[in-house]
Amino acid sequence: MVSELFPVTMAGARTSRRGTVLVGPIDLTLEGRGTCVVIGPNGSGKTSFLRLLHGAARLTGGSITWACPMQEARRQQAFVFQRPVMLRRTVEQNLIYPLVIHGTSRLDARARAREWAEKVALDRMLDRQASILSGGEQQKLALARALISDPRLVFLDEPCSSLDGRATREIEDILQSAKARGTRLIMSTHDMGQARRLADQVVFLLRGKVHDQGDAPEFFDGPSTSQARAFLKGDIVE
Ligand SMILES: Nc1ncnc2c1ncn2[C@@H]1O[C@H](COP(=O)(O)OP(=O)(O)OP(=O)(O)O)[C@@H](O)[C@H]1O
Repeated sequence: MVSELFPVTMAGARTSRRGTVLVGPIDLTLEGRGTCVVIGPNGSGKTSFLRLLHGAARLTGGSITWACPMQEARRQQAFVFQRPVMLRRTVEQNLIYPLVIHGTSRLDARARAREWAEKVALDRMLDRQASILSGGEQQKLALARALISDPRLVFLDEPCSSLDGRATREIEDILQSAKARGTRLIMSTHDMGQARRLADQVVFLLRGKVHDQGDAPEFFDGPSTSQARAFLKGDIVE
């Protein structure tokens, strides 16, 4: 039986490095449904926010409280980086790896790898070295590798930042299917078109703090702060 992760509450949460606060203090509660898109100017703290919530950046103040114990919460999460990190192995071995280390038999893992390769249209590349895939194919593989263990929550840090329109659409389709299956997604993007297409909730960061937030339709129709309005218009916000 899998424990419920959400809601998660950040209370005065922050992460610092050598005395400089990278993000925080943050007070925010996130419920367990849909896609939460984190936006904000360069350097506003989007990556640090995702890493802090995931537990990859050290909590140096405040608290982050999941509905279940922290260790259990971590087990139900995956993180997809801006630039996919591939094992120096084949596509199939990259997919099998997360399953086998969590105790799935090799036979079952191979069957699931085939199933997921098909879902992300990499089924004809199972024997290829992951390192020679194109950027879009690598990102699809990274997504499949994150989703194959059926995590309750996936963090994505600018997953389409270096991809063209077609690859971006393929990634977005995979994300929409994951959401439809009940996976909670928390992702950063600098692409406001993508934010509008995918977001159910929006968190707008400015100088390491949550400056504005809300449900996507209301946020995009009329954000409550002048900086968020300016940012959505494409003005320079610092
Ligand atoms: N390891 C680090 N050491 C010191 N400072 C860091 C470190 N990582 C991030 N920072 C600083 O923390 C701030 C937030 O960075 P972060 O990468 O989280 O922002 P971002 O919104 O994701 O930026 P971008 O849109 O440019 O990717 C920036 O000022 C950055 O220079």
